[in-house]
Amino acid sequence: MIYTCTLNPSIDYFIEVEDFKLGGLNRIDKEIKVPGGKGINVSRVLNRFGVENKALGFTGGFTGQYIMDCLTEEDISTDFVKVDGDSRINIKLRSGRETEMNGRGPEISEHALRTFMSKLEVLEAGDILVLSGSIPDSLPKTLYELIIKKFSEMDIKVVVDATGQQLLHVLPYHPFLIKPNHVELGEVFDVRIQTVEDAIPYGQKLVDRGAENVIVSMGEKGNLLFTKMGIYYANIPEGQLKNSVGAGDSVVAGFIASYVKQGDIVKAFQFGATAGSASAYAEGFCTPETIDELIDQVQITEL
Ligand SMILES: Nc1ncnc2c1ncn2[C@@H]1O[C@H](COP(=O)(O)OP(=O)(O)O)[C@@H](O)[C@H]1O
Ligand SMILES: O=P(O)(O)OC[C@H]1O[C@](O)(COP(=O)(O)O)[C@@H](O)[C@@H]1O
Repeated sequence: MIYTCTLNPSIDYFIEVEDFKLGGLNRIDKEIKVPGGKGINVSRVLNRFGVENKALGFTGGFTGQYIMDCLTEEDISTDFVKVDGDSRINIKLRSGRETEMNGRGPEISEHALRTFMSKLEVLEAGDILVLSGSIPDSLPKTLYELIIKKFSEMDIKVVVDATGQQLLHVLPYHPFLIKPNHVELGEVFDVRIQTVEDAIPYGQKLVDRGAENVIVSMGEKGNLLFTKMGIYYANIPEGQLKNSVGAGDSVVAGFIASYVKQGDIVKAFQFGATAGSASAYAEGFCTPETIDELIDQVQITEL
């Protein structure tokens, strides 16, 4: 079974304003609300590929109910812990460029955390656990590290999509996959990464420190995969950017969906990289059809 954890789910509120004026009254041209948060996005994309999974985490209030209702409507299995406050609303503003404003999210009590941890007890050998997204302020900053440590003696593959120290601290426990984007990779090592060449030594360091597979996503510059076997580059297929929110989560989901079906890391990388662009070229997320259309254009080169 695959479990995704979203500690701080959101409603992603996409708004489009033709000519956004800071400090002025702006009328919204187009708006749409979707359930969001990194683990939830992974679950939604996995579901489109018919890969069974369960979404875990914390939801609360009317926003939390909306998130749960949307996931139920999509037939996604969930087991969220209810909290008192409202799940956050993250604003995704499009006005020529994309601007994101992510909320803080509700307070999570110690009791709610204990309930969440008890839900993880069902994991068994062969499962995949996806820990994705920011950790709310009210939870220990070390939570991902504690969870991966807990499962380190079991045959459970843990995927971590986190930033900064949270990412560095899980490395000794050999995460199956981590996926920083190039900016996040730069932040980890306090350097500026702009090109594929810039990224190579730092992606390699993450493998040297314990990660099994590292995908460094670089937006329109493509993706890099680092493994003990080698370093690979995936180019970007032709297309028109529509919305890059969730593109990174699609890379993670595509990688997992392909890996569980075929067990081949490089093919999974190609599929994940294609899923990222297929989502970036769509208003919503990639589908098996949009990936089919693009995958032959995504070449994998060993560097
Ligand atoms: N403008 C774009 N054109 C084509 N593909 C894109 C674009 N933006 C993102 N992608 C695809 O989605 C992947 C993840 O996007 P990225 O922005 O790097 O991650 P994140 O969403 O985590 O910040 C990219 O590596 C690429 O495969
Ligand atoms: O937990 P964080 O880091 O605040 O991120 C949450 C946001 O990231 C997203 O999951 C999108 O992530 P990506 O663009 O990296 O794939 C949104 O749905 C959500 O609003």
